[in-house]
Amino acid sequence: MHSKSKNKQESIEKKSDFINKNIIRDALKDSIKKLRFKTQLKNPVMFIVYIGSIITSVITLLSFLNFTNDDPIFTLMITVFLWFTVLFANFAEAIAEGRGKAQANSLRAAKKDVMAKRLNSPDKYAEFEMVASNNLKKGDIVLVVAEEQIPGDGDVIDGVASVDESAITGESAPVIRESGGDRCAVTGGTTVVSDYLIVKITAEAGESFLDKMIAMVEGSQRKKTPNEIALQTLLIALTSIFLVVTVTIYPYSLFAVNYNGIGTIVSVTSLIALLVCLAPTTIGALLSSIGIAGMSRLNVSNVLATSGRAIEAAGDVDVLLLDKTGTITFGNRQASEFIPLQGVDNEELADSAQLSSLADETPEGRSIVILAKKLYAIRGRYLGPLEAEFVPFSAKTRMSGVNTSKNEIRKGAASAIKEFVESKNGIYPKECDDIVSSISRQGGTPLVVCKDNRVLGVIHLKDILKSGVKEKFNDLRKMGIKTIMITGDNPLTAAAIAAEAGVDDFLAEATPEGKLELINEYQRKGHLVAMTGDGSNDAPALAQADVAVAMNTGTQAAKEAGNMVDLDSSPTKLIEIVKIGKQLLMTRGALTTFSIANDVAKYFAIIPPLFLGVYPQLNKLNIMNLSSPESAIMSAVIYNALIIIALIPLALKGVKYEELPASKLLKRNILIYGAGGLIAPFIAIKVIDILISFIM
Ligand SMILES: Nc1ncnc2c1ncn2[C@@H]1O[C@H](COP(=O)(O)OP(=O)(O)OP(=O)(O)O)[C@@H](O)[C@H]1O
Ligand SMILES: [K+]
Ligand SMILES: [Mg+2]
Repeated sequence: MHSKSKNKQESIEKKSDFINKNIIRDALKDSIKKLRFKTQLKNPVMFIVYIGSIITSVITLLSFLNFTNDDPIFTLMITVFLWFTVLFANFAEAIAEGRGKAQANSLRAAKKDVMAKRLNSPDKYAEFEMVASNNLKKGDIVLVVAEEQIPGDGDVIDGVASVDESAITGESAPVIRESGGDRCAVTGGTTVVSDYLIVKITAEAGESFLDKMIAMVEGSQRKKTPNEIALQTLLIALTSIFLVVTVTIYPYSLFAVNYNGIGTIVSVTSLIALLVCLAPTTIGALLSSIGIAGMSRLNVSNVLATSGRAIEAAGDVDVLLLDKTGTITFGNRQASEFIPLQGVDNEELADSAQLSSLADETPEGRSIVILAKKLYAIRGRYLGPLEAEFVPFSAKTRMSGVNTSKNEIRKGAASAIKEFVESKNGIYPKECDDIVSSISRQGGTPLVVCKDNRVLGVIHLKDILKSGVKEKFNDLRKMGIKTIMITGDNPLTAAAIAAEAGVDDFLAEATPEGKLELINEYQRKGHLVAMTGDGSNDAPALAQADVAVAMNTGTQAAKEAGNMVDLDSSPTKLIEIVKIGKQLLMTRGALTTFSIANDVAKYFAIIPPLFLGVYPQLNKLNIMNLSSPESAIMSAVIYNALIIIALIPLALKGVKYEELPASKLLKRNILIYGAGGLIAPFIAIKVIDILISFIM
């Protein structure tokens, strides 16, 4: 236990130690690569700066060759800092991506090609051929024995084994993988530690979970979220207004100078400088890195998100639906006891329970076969297809069983068996209800067994709650999030587990459709709903939830339906996800406020020197009293570039998060970053101006 938690700690430390020399070096290289026209076009605000830099570069060249009247040194300085502005924005994005790339590299190391044992027929384990893992096709069946790496993603169709998934989860304690239930999914790149597994491959090479993980952490599949697009549209609108304003200044100053017969025409370089300073370049430069960094922080918490939109939605979630079995509990419900009704022989119950479970491939079913064997030495028999017809378990019928030539045997949820018995004119005894209630009140799952229309008794299935959930659900409550447990189990069991786990509410006897309907209902009432689940019966609900966290221990169906996978399979991981979501939204808001508030100072710094040549009386506005018009414009441009670099750490780490109501947080952030955005540039531009006049 001790070494396990230590190991985990180490892996987290390794992951969060993200800004190392290599990442910075790669980011510097990438900043140059990102100068490509096509890349720049993706960020319209920065694209304006890019075009401006190209124009002033040409003017600089012409001024040095004496083709224009521009001051070559001034033009050169502006040009250099405009290019720095573009490069700094590139760097911000590159360094945010760098963390993901580093994580992706360590994942790639886990993705070795191995030789797989492909079976010719699913039940002849001795006959196989060796095939390279990247030549495996969907539907291939492979045998994986102890100490071998699982060659691809798949579902276990036979066997039980412990699997080391540390390559993916960073968690060194092995997990159980077995056929049938909600824990049948295995991931390529993980290693079987003991026993063997027969795995049916479900993903072709190149489309595996590990491949998807790599693509995700690398950010190569990152799409802009609707929120980002909305903000970017606003930034483009602002930039367009400033563009129109600056463009009209030129003919205006031309006219004024001609009319008055004195003064100097505003230079194109100065106008470009003005435009760049007024455009929201700070947030424009940092917008994508804020999003990428949010995604990375999520990865550090061992959560993989397929959608940036889901992370943002997490910031506003107010209802969390949790599946019980496999999410709040560990989900390996094991038969612990057979309780016969009065007048029923112990062995008859155990025998029927076992018969009904022979073909039941769920962990519950297998545990029943084993318990019967253990208690009464009833050997598992082989029933051929002619003698018996198996009725597999489904979450909808809540029953499973077998029809033999003599009897119809069923086991399942009490309500389902009651219906079954009564449909055959049998009587469902009160005594059975009492046993069912007593098991349920202990948080166990009762399975009632019947032979035709006669109830024989009850099987007690036991499950264990994951540790530490109660305190964590308390934290969720403090964050204003309502927790609701949903389960296919009966109301009494549900109530017992709900009380033990400390959720706010629960829904019992939920079918897959029932889970989906509950989410729909909350969404219709205007709530933003998160769902955490692991089973195939959770998939429809996961597909509908705004934030859908699938347990890594869960089925392929659940993982595909969700928009996040929690590698730690923790029911309370949503706490961290919500924090990261809120922080992402706050950081974006704070930096937008800061960026726009900055304009006031830049206005005072640039407008007076710009028009001094035309209207000397404008000098009254020169409250900053900068040393010369050129120095004023230069200082503003330099500040505008440097502020991007200065804010990169904030964009990556996110603004400080505290558990305050959203409106309070918003107010506080607007105050801090709005006021900061007003004052900071006045001071910084003045200091830069003093330095420039000192040097020149
Ligand atoms: N193998 C089985 N054979 C017969 N009945 C079963 C079997 N497994 C479960 N049941 C019954 O069916 C009910 C519904 O099962 P289902 O898997 O849909 O939900 P669950 O696992 O109990 O809860 P959750 O939705 O929280 O995972 C169970 O509560 C149990 O009564
Ligand atoms: K700007
Ligand atoms: Mg479940």
